Amino acid sequence: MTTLWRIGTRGSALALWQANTVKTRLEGLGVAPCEIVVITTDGDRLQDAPLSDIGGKRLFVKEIEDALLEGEIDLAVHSAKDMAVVLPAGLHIAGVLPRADPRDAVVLPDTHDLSEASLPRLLEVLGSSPRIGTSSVRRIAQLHRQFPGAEFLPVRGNVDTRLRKLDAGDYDALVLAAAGLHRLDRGGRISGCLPVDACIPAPGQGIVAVECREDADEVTQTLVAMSDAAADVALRVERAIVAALGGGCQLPLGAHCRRAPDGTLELLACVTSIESDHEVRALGFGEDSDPEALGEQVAERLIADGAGAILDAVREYDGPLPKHD
Ligand SMILES: NCc1[nH]cc(CCC(=O)O)c1CC(=O)O
Repeated sequence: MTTLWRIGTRGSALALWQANTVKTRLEGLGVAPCEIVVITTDGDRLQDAPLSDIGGKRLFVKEIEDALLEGEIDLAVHSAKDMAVVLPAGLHIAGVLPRADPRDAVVLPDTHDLSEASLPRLLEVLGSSPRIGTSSVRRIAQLHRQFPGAEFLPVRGNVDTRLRKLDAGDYDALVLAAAGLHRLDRGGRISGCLPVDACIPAPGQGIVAVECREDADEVTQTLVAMSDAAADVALRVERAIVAALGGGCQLPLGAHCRRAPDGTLELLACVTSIESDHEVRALGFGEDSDPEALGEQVAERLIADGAGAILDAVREYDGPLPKHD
């Protein structure tokens, strides 16, 4: 008798795309048939509350990780950037999919005929005081430095809901992960992507991670065999810097690991104050043999330049996100 592997996932269109992609890959390896089990998380129930109010990195993963620990599912598929830096005891990330475009994308209302515009052209169209829809503290903090006159408005709901609000005139632009738009076949709506150095992506952005129980040997071995080595090392580096900076929910922390032309790993990271008046950046280089060391080295550099004080202030801050209007 062949066992059936139950894949836990949220029920959003993005989550289902991710889970089905993993299912297809695993079934392609011919180990076991898989079935998708949709699990509702607090993040799904609290659709209307601003994320900044509810906080908590495990918002979208807690119920799914509980189901793994209870043995109700055999593996779980998440957007890596929604996962906490410390996983519950007994669980691990055993495999990842190849990284999609890690950049943040600017989407203009459908009244503009500007797909794949250059960044200068986009900035020109947006003018000096655009109303930008995004609920991410990282994006707000970094973008405010590029658009000092911008107003940042919260936006939640699934991608199509967000696009509808944009097209209805609620915002002059949205800033969303390019990966999410591509996965939902909405890549055509991308007006331009922000270069990684202009808006450093969230740790793990563009990576789908597959989590399972550490003692589930067959599942673990299969996920390791399926895993993409380049995305795996990048995620280890990016999670290591978050861990070294103390982790937490909704941090204005950008961290992006890429491979330099000579093959060394390069980690670019920044910590920005909520009011955007302070930003520290650091760039470090490392080797595949010790991804954690690269994350830790860049974190130390950020802390030496004052990132600790910025992060302490962010962790204490419980007011509304600044709109900068
Ligand atoms: N925070 C929600 C979330 N989690 C993963 C993605 C997109 C896919 C990815 O970044 O890997 C998104 C949407 C967004 O940030 O625009």
